[in-house]
Amino acid sequence: MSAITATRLTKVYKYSEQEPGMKGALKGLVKPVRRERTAVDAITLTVPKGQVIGLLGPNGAGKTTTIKMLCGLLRPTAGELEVLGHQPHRRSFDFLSRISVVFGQKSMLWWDVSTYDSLLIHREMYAIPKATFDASVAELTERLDVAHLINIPVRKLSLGQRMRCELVLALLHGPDLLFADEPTVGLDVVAKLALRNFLAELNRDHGTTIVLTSHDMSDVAALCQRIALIDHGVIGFDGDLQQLRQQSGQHEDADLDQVLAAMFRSRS
Ligand SMILES: Nc1ncnc2c1ncn2[C@@H]1O[C@H](COP(=O)(O)OP(=O)(O)OP(=O)(O)O)[C@@H](O)[C@H]1O
Repeated sequence: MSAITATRLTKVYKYSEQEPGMKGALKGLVKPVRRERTAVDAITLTVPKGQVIGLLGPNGAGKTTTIKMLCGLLRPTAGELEVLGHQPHRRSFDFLSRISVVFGQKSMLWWDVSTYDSLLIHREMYAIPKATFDASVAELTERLDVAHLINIPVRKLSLGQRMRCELVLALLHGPDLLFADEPTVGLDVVAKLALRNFLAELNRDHGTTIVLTSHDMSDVAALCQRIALIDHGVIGFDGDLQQLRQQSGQHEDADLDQVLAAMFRSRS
């Protein structure tokens, strides 16, 4: 059974370009120069339930745009998309209650209140019964070792502490599918390992499907059963780590960053 089926999925951004300075700003208001950019160009991808797939690519490749379409934040310009049996952009309650997203570069927690207060808001939004809520908070805070942090205002937490609290929030409603967009960015090695182990356990114990983007190849090697390489909005490789090594043409003991860089170079 597939968690995600995308066929010729495409996103074209329309935007206005502006010349520099005040004159350019005024000109842009009166006579905007319209541009289009194809960020995702007819990608076809099927992800079975329970898989951890790494979506990798250089900066600007189209990873975040793809994730935003898969989770319903952006409407595709063209193509077919089904995620857990739903069209994501419709954002039905059933769909939203079965997925979750965690962004390493963006907080989903309310900044000025405690994590617990954000969890209470989340509980209302997802209509989680009190007993289920209490049990989930207890389990997640223990597994992520944040029980002592959830009553502190979020702005006072370190990045590593906040990311673990972000995961408690993201997983509170027990999603079947988690999108993790660079979840370990900026974390020290200890925090990175803890988060990585947690995601591996989540997949193993709950069968949660995970779509991961990361520039950190050690995250990908530790977690992903499958890797899809995206560049200029197109999937140029889809396979496992061993196949990636083979295709890169790199020496057997080349490190993973070298392998990935060779793949990117061969496609640019
Ligand atoms: N709102 C937007 N309007 C116009 N162009 C956009 C918009 N958002 C992204 N883009 C462009 O679409 C392309 C893909 O961007 P995207 O953020 O999906 O890349 P990415 O692979 O996630 O990059 P990174 O690894 O740097 O985060 C880039 O060329 C980017 O400049």
